[in-house]
Amino acid sequence: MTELPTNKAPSIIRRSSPLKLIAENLTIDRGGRRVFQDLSFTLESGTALVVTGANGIGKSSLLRTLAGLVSLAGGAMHVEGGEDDRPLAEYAHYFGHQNAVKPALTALENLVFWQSFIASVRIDAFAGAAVPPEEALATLGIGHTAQLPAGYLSAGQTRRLALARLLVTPRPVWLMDEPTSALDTASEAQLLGLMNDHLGSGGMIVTATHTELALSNTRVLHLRAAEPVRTLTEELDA
Ligand SMILES: Nc1ncnc2c1ncn2[C@@H]1O[C@H](COP(=O)(O)OP(=O)(O)OP(=O)(O)O)[C@@H](O)[C@H]1O
Repeated sequence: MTELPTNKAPSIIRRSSPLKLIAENLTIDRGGRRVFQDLSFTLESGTALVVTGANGIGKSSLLRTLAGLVSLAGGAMHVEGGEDDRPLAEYAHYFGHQNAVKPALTALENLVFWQSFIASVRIDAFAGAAVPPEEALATLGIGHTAQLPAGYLSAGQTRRLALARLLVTPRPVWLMDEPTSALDTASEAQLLGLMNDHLGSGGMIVTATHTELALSNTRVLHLRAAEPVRTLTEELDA
């Protein structure tokens, strides 16, 4: 059996004040081409920002930028109410197209690894608590796969295992790229429940999606190309 790290990642502990994600004049280039520029928004605790727009417009690029995986060409982003010197990425879980699941480890070992590797964020304004790995698997309906190599899981089960990662380490910002992909109707409803619970705990969600998500407290950021320079216009609907 593969040895897993046993040391717990340190938690970020912070004073009690309202949480807010602030993005100011974000400008992103990819492959030498401007994807968008001067995109600004704020997101309060308990709110989801649903990012919509045509294929290739920049939804995934925005999420990857917020996650710290793509460098900013301009602008700034931070979490207000957190530690001033902590980048947004350290408050966030990135749930992207890839599942970040190691096939040779069991489902449980994958979760135990992630829980030890990613630091929790403990802030009074965010009530999210760490769910034990076995419980997280059961919550996602894949408790019976705990001792199976993750490579044996179906596409939907693997997606659920990736989702369980968000439960074992509480972080207030969930960045979710097409979170319902590969999920059946029941799993999709369960995912919505988890997302709404996260918002109810004072968390925030930024999600790119082509499907309607019945989230409790939602704003919409619709990205579209503008002429003559290819920029994106934001439309924030309360
Ligand atoms: N690694 C990369 N190198 C160069 N260009 C890239 C890279 N990743 C994305 N792009 C380009 O950036 C633009 C935005 O892509 P992005 O994946 O963010 O769009 P999207 O809105 O998420 O699209 P979709 O709805 O199809 O998932 C596209 O023109 C794409 O080709």
